[in-house]
Amino acid sequence: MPKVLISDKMSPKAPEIFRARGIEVHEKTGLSKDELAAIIGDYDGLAIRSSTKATAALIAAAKNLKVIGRAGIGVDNVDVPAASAAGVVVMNTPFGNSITTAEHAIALMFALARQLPEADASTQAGKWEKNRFMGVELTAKTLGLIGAGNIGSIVADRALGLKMKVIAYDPFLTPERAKDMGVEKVTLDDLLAKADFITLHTPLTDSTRNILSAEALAKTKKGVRIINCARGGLIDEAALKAGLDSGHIGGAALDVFVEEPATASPLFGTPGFISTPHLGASTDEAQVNVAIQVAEQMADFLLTGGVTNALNMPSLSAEDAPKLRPYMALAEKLGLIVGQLETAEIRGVKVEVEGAAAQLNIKPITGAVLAGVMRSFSDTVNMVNAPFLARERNIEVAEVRHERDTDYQTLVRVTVRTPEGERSVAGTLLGSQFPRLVEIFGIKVEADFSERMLFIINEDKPGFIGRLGTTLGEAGVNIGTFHLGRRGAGAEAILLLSVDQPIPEQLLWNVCRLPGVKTVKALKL
Ligand SMILES: NC(=O)c1ccc[n+]([C@@H]2O[C@H](COP(=O)([O-])OP(=O)(O)OC[C@H]3O[C@@H](n4cnc5c(N)ncnc54)[C@H](O)[C@@H]3O)[C@@H](O)[C@H]2O)c1
Ligand SMILES: O=C(O)CC[C@@H](O)C(=O)O
Repeated sequence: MPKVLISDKMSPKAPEIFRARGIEVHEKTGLSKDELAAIIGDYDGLAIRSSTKATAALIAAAKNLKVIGRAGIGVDNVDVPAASAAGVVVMNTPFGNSITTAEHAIALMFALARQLPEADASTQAGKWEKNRFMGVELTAKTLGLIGAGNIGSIVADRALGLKMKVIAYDPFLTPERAKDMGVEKVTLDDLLAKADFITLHTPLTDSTRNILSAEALAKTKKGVRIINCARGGLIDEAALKAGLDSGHIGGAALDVFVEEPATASPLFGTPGFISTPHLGASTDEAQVNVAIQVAEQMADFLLTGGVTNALNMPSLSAEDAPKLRPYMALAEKLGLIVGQLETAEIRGVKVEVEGAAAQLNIKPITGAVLAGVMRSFSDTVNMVNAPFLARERNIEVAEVRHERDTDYQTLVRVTVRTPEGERSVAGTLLGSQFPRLVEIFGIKVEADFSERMLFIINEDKPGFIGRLGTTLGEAGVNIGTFHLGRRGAGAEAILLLSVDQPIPEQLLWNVCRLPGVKTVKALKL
């Protein structure tokens, strides 16, 4: 039974779902990084929000971990490259808290426009300062969106309902999408010059870090009000403080900070400054949504292999996963065979599918091939980290889907390219389930796969099979199945044997010395 650890506060829906699906779940929140590292090795899944930091060190300690599920959008608290390298799938829930976060941005915009927190504090202090708090209307004001994805587009929709004019800076926003959203696509400089309110909705990346730098803030309209419900680090906090102090910036509301938890900040106490403690996603509705989604996604992955919303693996629905499983098993075996037989440096791997396999999602098939190919140089390779390992080793990967008639109900062909040339193996599924090898290095065979196999290339000469049988028999190795293929009578022949016992090194030498033998290799599948 897989085991999942929930290490951040999450709706009770998440543990309920894990238990209902037969997964053992433990909720342990507020652990120090050492406490977490000490227990993480017991778990197959880790479900988190934003407090847990899934660092490279934690991932290295997580020997059984298969999946990290982020109940939320941003995965900046997860070292995704380290997870990928370790073969751990990282999933998020990209839509569950978008409305809630957009509403928080709108709430902060209203709070800034009418100085609600200061007015509330003053009134509750018994001051009744009616003349101190003069606000501004939102109607007809220009809202500048930086980032017009899920959350930005919901903010735009709500702002248009408030009769604001919405302009957006997002290099990935197409003119058609901008038109559909009812917003004007502008450059960043345009936005800075025109917006009365600016709201940020981008991830924190190299291109967005300090997007509101001192220089950018200096280009804003006097009195601009700024809202950040996306990520700390998008605004230069010192420059923001200076802008508020000088009166150039009319107000700023931050839900997110460079350092979190933000228990001290030079911004605290600055007139016109409002803050919330990363509450963007904190509504009952959003937390139930993300908890349900993360638990369902992680359970699907751990129980069926289905992949949804993964950042480091192609999607695979829970319905498609069982259909693809026999193809992936075949693909991995073909990869294992070429990976073990190829001694030269692999520069490229081509995966071709035809027949029934061509109707399926090819990505998981390719992932399985790569995992098989690279198993010969990494024990920890799996479908998640195989594409990353391939990239690291400059192995070019190609996928080809053939829509042609085939002699087989389905065919998967794997070709590896080395400085010495190309070699390929191909396989099919018998009865849509049982993998069979049908071609190896251009020679037709008809072989099933087994855990231990002996591969031999020899000259097709009379008497060889008898001598081989005797050699194996003398070493106490029993032959399970025996498959033969050859280029032609008397030409190069291939033998694939499944054997019941491990093949000792000495036996390989003895076979190698038999007359006519060109290559001998023990294969582990
Ligand atoms: N405060 C919270 O609690 C909270 C809750 C949910 C999400 N978030 C954060 O909100 C942010 C936005 O989430 P989303 O779901 O809308 O993401 P999204 O991926 O749907 O949208 C992000 C948008 O930013 C745009 N973008 C990327 N680089 C840009 C750049 N250099 N300049 C301008 N635009 C750029 C993208 O094209 C995309 O349209 C994320 O950082 C997420 O982590 C915060
Ligand atoms: O979990 C939270 O409270 C914050 C979530 C938010 O930052 C996100 O990126 O989804």
